[in-house]
Amino acid sequence: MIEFKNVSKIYPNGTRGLNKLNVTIERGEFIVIVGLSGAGKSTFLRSINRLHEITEGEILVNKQSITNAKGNDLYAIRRDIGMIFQNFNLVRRSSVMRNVLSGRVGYHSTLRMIFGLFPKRDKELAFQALERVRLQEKAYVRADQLSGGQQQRVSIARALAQEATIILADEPVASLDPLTTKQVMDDLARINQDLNITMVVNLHSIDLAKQYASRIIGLRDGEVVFDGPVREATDEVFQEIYSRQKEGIQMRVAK
Ligand SMILES: Nc1ncnc2c1ncn2[C@@H]1O[C@H](COP(=O)(O)OP(=O)(O)OP(=O)(O)O)[C@@H](O)[C@H]1O
Repeated sequence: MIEFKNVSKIYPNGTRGLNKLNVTIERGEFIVIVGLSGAGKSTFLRSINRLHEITEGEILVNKQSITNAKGNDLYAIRRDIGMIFQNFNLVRRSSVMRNVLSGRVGYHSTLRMIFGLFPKRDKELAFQALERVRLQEKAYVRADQLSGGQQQRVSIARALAQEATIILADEPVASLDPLTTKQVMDDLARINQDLNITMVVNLHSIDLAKQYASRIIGLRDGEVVFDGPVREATDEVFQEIYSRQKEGIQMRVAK
């Protein structure tokens, strides 16, 4: 569960990224965040795991304040949150297995990790994660030998090996072709269904948002202008989300 309580983010140069957001995301939802470029989608996503620090309000992850967490507490909350990036963020010269195992780093001492001493259970978890994205046969191939879609599925496996209960995906298919996009989105949907992992995904494509989301959140100028189940996200709603003028917006809220 993720709760935004009156959250604002102002960048050091004065740009307002988020403006007094109140949003609650329940376990197992498949949320797609949509909005124009600059609407605040990345800021929203990256505030959840504190890649960005918010300037006002509080964010709770599984009832714990990540905003106020320090040291080991922050570490523990972050272990619950996997992150998927547009550019995959793999160590390209390392094997697929090494990359997936890096999802386990947060569970062990630094010294142990320097020597790459992962316990047997970690290797089993990494294999299971690779099976879920159908890449077990690539375990010992170098990451940079894989296609873009396969690399993105490795990064999904890394989040699974991490045993995250929440996956944040920032434009996960922006650099992929349509067929590969479908494979990656299908993997995210299957993982959401099978493992009840909460998905929060930023997408530029309205079609994909409609196809995969259980709930859509529309951002504009750092504010929520639509929040509701996918069936209520009509063409008119998308026009509102993607219009540049503020006048005449009807705020719509879930449930
Ligand atoms: N590091 C930064 N410093 C200053 N302003 C920033 C910074 N990062 C983002 N912004 C601004 O904050 C606002 C929200 O940006 P954000 O990247 O969250 O939007 P976005 O919806 O993810 O856009 P895109 O779809 O282009 O990725 C924009 O006005 C952007 O210019």
